[in-house]
Amino acid sequence: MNSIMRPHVFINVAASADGRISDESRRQIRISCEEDMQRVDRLRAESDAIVVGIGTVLSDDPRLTVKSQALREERVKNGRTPNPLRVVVDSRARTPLNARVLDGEAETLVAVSDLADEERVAALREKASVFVAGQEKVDLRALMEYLYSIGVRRVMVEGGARLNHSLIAEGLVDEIMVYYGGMIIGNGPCIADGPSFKPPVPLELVRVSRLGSGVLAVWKVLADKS
Ligand SMILES: NC(=O)C1=CN([C@@H]2O[C@H](COP(=O)(O)OP(=O)(O)OC[C@H]3O[C@@H](n4cnc5c(N)ncnc54)[C@H](O)[C@@H]3O)[C@@H](O)[C@H]2O)C=CC1
Ligand SMILES: Nc1nc(O)c(N)c(N[C@@H]2O[C@H](COP(=O)(O)O)[C@@H](O)[C@H]2O)n1
Repeated sequence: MNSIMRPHVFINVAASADGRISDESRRQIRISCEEDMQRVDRLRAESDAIVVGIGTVLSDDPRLTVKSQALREERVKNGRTPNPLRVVVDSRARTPLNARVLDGEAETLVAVSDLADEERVAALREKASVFVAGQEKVDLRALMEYLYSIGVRRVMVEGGARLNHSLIAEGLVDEIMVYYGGMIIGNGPCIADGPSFKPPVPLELVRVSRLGSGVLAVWKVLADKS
C-alpha cells in the first residue's frame, strides 16, 4: 500500500463480553459504565475529529460533542474549538437534515461518494461541509489525507461495525480501544463487521485494566500501515 500523510487514527468501541456493539435491531445499547463514559469524553476532548458511519447516525442519532464543560473550556484555552470536528462517512448523502450531527453545536463534515444525489448534497451543504471521494463507497484513504491537509492530527473513530471493518481493511487504524461491559448480547453487529481477514489482523496488547464494572483493553494494530 502506498503511504499517505494521515492523522493518528484510533477506534474506540464499547462491546459486550461476546464482542457485540449493539443488538440485532441495531439500536443503540448502553454498554459503557459511567467511568467509561467519562473516559470517552476525555478521548473526544483530546481529538481533532470524531468519525462515524452513516449506519451509526441513522441508528443512534449521536451528538458527538464533548459533554464536560470543563473539557470544552480547556480546549478553548488551548486555542481550539470547544468540540472536535464531526465527520460522517455517508456515501449516498443519507444524513437526515434534522440529525443531531447537523445541529450546529460543532463543525461537521459529511464525506460522500460520487453516488450521492446532487440535491441531497446541496441541502447538506447548507448545514455542513461536504467532501466527495470514491465512486461507490467513500474513499477512506482520500478522506484521511484530506483531514490531515486541514490540520487534523488525531482522529477518534466511534463506529460502527462496518466502518470499523473498512478502516482496518484499508490499513488506516493505529490503535483499537475496546471497553468490554458485563453483558452478553447474542446476535448483533460486532466490533468489525465484514468479510474475514485472511490472515487475521494481528494486534499487540498495549494495556488492560479494570474500569468500573468492565474491562478496558488497548490494542496496537500491527498490520501494514499506510
Ligand atoms: N457500542 C459502541 O461503541 C458503538 C455501537 N455502534 C452501533 O453500530 C451499529 C452501526 O454500525 P453499522 O450498521 O455497521 O454502520 P456504520 O456506522 O459502520 O456505517 C456503515 C455505512 O457507512 C457507509 N459507508 C460509506 N463508505 C464506507 C466505507 N468506505 N466503508 C464502510 N462503510 C461506508 C455505508 O453506507 C455503510 O453501510 C449501530 O447498531 C450502533 O448502535 C456504533 C458506534 C459505537
Ligand atoms: N463508548 C460508548 N459506549 C456505549 O455504551 C455506546 N453505546 C457508545 N456508542 C457511541 O456513542 C455515540 C453517542 O454519542 P453522544 O452521546 O450522542 O454524543 C453513539 O453514536 C456511538 O458512536 N459508545
